[in-house]
Amino acid sequence: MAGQRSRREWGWHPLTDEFARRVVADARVRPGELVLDLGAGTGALTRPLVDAGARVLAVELHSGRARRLRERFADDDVRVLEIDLADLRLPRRPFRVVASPPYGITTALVRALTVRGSALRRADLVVQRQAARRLAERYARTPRWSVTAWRPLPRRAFRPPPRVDSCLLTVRRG
Ligand SMILES: C[S@@+](CC[C@H](N)C(=O)[O-])C[C@H]1O[C@@H](n2cnc3c(N)ncnc32)[C@H](O)[C@@H]1O
Repeated sequence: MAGQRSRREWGWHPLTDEFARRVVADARVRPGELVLDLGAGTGALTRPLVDAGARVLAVELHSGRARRLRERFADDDVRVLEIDLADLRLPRRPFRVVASPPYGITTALVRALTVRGSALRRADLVVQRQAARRLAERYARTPRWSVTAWRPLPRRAFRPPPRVDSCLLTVRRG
């Protein structure tokens, strides 16, 4: 049951505000863009996305974090969905993703975002560096998408610091 999952299973390594701002700046979000924050936690990335003028769809399964998101962004253009990412129906209109999702679902998430017919314009994901390299190699053979593992993120970008190395993975249309 979701409520009985351990801290490790919940993948709770929030970004610090400083690094969350850097990730959003690197993503070059424009005002009015629809941006999905997948595994939004308590809003480390949501905050700078709102500040950049994005319309945000924040998805978070943990009920306490989802409640905190609703309270924190009650006056902003933020819709909070308290659901499992596995059950998310992607928007039909063009959308972007800027997210630090649970590392365990990175591959499935990228696959879901890049299915044929997806309206994804660009995804900027904080992921484990090894997974990023694997995905970049795999997608090198797919002309429809360009997948780049780039900016490394130090472990101090997260609180608590994870045991693995992380980087930004950017998915764009090829
Ligand atoms: C690595 S944390 C990142 C939190 C936030 N984005 C940040 O950067 O501080 C991942 C988040 O995903 C949430 N999460 C884990 N599994 C999920 C799932 N299956 N569906 C939706 N959210 C999930 C966790 O509760 C956690 O808040």
